[in-house]
Formats: sequence, structure tokens, C-alpha cells
Amino acid sequence: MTTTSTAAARADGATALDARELYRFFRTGEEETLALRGVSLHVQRGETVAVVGPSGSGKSTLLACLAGLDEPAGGYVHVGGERISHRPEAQRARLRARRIGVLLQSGNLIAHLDVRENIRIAQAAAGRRDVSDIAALLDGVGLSGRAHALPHELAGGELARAGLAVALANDPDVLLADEPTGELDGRTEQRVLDLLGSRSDAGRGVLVVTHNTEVVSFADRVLVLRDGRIQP
Ligand SMILES: Nc1ncnc2c1ncn2[C@@H]1O[C@H](COP(=O)(O)OP(=O)(O)OP(=O)(O)O)[C@@H](O)[C@H]1O
Repeated sequence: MTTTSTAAARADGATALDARELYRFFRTGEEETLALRGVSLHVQRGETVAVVGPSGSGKSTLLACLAGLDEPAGGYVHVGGERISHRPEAQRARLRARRIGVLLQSGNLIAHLDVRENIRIAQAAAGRRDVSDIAALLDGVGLSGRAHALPHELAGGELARAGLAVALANDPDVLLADEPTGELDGRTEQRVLDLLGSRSDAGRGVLVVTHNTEVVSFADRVLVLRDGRIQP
């Protein structure tokens, strides 16, 4: 495990995610907050990167910009070699559906659809028709018996794992996850770590924002974000 940042351009096929010089400002009345101040990072295929940092350091803003849910004021983001930043929202959504798995703390499940239907919707949005691996996805997160449960019928840990199954439904180039082990007991946490490990074994990239020391020591690299900058 090493602590690094990078500003090198990475257009090669080995890079799952490449972000360069990201800037993001927020203006509230007279006040301007510089949430991201030139963040550059990359995630290689087969690599798990953890991002840590104190509250307010810019982690959520970074994740949103990487996922194309938010637009940086400056800099760019490429996923699997395709630029996702500085595009109309519909194009970003399409690219996200095809190439990115996003797990935010706010959740990613549609409330009136059961777990299985949530996964199918994510696969359909990605343009995939092969629904046969839903059972494997559910098994991977330990929810084989909960395919027909609605989100409100799931316990906290189950909900988090269902969210992970949905985030992985499109077999993304890169998984972007905010505290994927947030509310899990030790055994379930290990299951999620195994799942993240299987993503990198399959040559996919993983970036997790976390405070969890187990996840940090599991990662191949750790980036420390402070005041909107990656620490050297
Ligand atoms: N929509 C917004 N409007 C104004 N300021 C914002 C907005 N979103 C974030 N900020 C500010 O940007 C900075 C970075 O916030 P961000 O939520 O990205 O940090 P964080 O590291 O995710 O924090 P936490 O760990 O507490 O979630 C903070 O100073 C925050 O107050």
C-alpha cells in the first residue's frame, strides 16, 4: 500500500479512470468554497484505490465529478478512454450507465421496484440484455433469498449490499463507491471486500471513499484528500 497522486496523462488501455486537474467551486451568497483545487488521479484496471480525508475535504464532490453526476469547472474525467466531463447531462448519464458503477450513501435503488427489478433496470440502461447473471450478482452480495424484496423491506446492511449489486449490474469499467462497508457487520464487510477483490481480479477498477481501516488496508493505493487537494 502506498500513498500517491498523479498528474500524468493516461490514455492507455490499462487505465479505467483518469481525472486531471479537477476544480469545483460552490458559491453561496457572497461566499465561495473551493471544494476541489486541481485534483488529478487515476485508477488502473485491476486496481483498488481508496480515497480518505477529513469531513469537508471534498470527497463527495470528487466522487460526483468522477461519476459525471456533477460537472467540474475545470479539468476533465475519462472513463475507459471516453470523456465523461463537459458533456450534456444525457450523454453523461448514458456513459455512466454503460461504464460506471456508482454507490452513494444516498442509495441507488428505485423505491417501488424489488431488488431483482432494480438490477434489471440498471442492465437495461447499460444496453445489456443478458439478465442471466442476476443470480450470480445476488449471490455475490449474499442476497440470493431477497431478490423479490422491496428496498423498504431490507435491513440497513442488506440495503447497502443490494445497492452494490445494482452498482455492479452493468459490469462497470470502474466502481465508484462511497463507504461501501458503511453499516455492515464483520462477516458482511468481508463479503463486500471479497466482491471488490473479484472486481480487480476481473481487470476492473475500483475507487472507494472510506474511513474504514479494513478497506484502506485492502486497497492497492490510498489517496489522501485535504482541502480539495490530493496530498503528495
Ligand atoms: N452544494 C454545495 N453548496 C455549497 N457548498 C458545498 C456544496 N457541496 C459541498 N460544498 C462544500 O464543499 C466542501 C467539500 O464538501 P464535500 O461534501 O465534498 O466534502 P466531504 O469530504 O465529502 O465531506 P463529508 O466527509 O463530511 O461528507 C465543503 O466545504 C462543503 O461545505
